[in-house]
Amino acid sequence: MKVSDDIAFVGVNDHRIDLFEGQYDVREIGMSYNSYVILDQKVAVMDSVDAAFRDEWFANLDQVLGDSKPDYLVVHHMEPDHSANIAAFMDRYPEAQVVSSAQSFKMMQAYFGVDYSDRGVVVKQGSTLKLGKHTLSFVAAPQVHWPEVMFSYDETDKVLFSADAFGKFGALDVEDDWVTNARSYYFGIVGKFGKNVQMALSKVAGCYVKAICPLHGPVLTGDLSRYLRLYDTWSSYRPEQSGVTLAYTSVYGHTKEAVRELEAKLRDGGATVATFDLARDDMAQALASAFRYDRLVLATTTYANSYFPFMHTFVTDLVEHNYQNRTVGMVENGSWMPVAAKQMREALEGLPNIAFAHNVVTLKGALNDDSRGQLDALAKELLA
Ligand SMILES: Cc1cc2nc3c(=O)[nH]c(=O)nc-3n(C[C@H](O)[C@H](O)[C@H](O)COP(=O)(O)O)c2cc1C
Repeated sequence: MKVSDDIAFVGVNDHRIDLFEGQYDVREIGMSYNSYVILDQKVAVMDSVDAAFRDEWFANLDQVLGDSKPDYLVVHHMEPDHSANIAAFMDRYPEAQVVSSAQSFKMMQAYFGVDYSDRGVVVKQGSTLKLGKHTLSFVAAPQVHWPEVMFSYDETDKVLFSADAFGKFGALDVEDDWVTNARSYYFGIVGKFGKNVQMALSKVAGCYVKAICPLHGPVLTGDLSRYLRLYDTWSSYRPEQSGVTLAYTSVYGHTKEAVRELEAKLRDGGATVATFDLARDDMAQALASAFRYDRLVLATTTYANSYFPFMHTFVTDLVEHNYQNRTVGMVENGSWMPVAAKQMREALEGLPNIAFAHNVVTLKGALNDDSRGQLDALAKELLA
């Protein structure tokens, strides 16, 4: 696949993977590990791929390189799903140099036992690399999402190589809607570092970009404003749209019944509602939904004087990802001493600009008139 006359895609699709980064379930949709070649007087290969795909990547390279030999391997990001074949590449092309940030070379030493100091070109914010017709300008993007990350911008073809930014879950041969898997990818993997994403975006704001080449997911072309606007919204922790995420756990169905009734009230009131059973649904999609909408309801059972484990995981994810600028409602259940709402609120209290709904719903086992009245009050408050 060509990105431009001189830039070709040489990446691979992975349909063997079950959990990306050890936790994100991609069994249905797989992943892509992207790599690109810039063919110019000097040939630059942009990143390698996951260890399992060395031979396929080399075959793709051979197809594009023909008789030419690469002069550079540009490494934007050292995470093993991209860096695992650096050593194999450097063995295969003994004339090639590796171009990356100083911190990357330290990581190469840690991963491969070699720091390529004799074959390395260290780049930092503002460095350039002339290839002939093409000149790459390097942009430091620390913590997007590792400390060593660089973007690079090809001024000739107006292409931004954006490391993991603008990436998504899902192999390239899977039909899916970009934003759903890009949103859960962003909030799962990059979401904690919104400030760093904002800084990196500001550094490239002045560049005229015709294509974004991320390390996962499709090359983005055409009207890029939608993608840039989403990244600006996501990385500034603003809600993307009006709506309510209902995230719940329920062992015997009573809390679930309350959630269903609340869901119906909210929908009848005209709200967009997304509901997740945290024990069975994709936690990454639930987290992404919590960031997508401006309101969130946490509904769970008290459990051994604390609250249900899957909700603990979800609340921890919210805290870890700097959840903020939202309204949070709570529904708790406890057959003898409900404490879930109190403890969830304590866990979220320190987050910036979280408005807790006044109306907390407390069930003591099954729904009754009293708790139904509380549900009504919470629904009205969230719809106001
Ligand atoms: C393993 C287990 C531990 C529980 N621990 C508590 C508890 O410590 N305090 C309490 O008031 N209720 C406790 N409960 C009751 C639940 O909070 C809840 O009332 C009950 O599971 C009904 O809600 P559900 O149908 O949505 O699961 C526990 C329930 C289970 C299954």
